[in-house]
Amino acid sequence: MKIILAGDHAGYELKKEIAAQLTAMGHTVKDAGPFSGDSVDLSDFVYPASLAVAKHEYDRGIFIDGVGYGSALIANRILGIDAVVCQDPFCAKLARQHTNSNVLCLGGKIIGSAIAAEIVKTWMTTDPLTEEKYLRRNNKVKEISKRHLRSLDEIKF
Ligand SMILES: O=C(CO)[C@H](O)[C@H](O)COP(=O)(O)O
Repeated sequence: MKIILAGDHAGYELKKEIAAQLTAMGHTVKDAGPFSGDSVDLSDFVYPASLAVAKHEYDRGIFIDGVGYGSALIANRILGIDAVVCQDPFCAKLARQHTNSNVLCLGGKIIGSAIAAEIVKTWMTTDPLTEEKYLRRNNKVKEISKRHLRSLDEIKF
């Protein structure tokens, strides 16, 4: 898969580790920054990376900041992005099985390398369940997004 990574200074070290893990798993990885641990504004990196996923330039995104929530808040403002914050592999499994998320957000300040690696492995290798109830629920979320979020075609960049 083609994966885009982004985040801020607080996720910089963990992002490097995840890039190496994904490459070792055989994925094509684009690191959209930041490229140092200097203090930055998260949206400068996560917003363009989210757009790239929404435009299908990448299959999925993995965004790493201090706690993960900031990345998810930004990414979920864009139609076509379903971003989740995961702090353990069980959450990562359900975030794919039940929610079919296409963006994973992690917190470099709150999870260590080993747990992060397990989360990424689980999230990357788990497929959505096709049970009717999950499809129905996800379609309802899609309808809400369509009602409230603008399509990328309508936005002037
Ligand atoms: O976790 C975050 C967002 O979810 C950010 O990484 C965090 O807010 C950055 O804060 P600071 O500039 O104080 O390191």
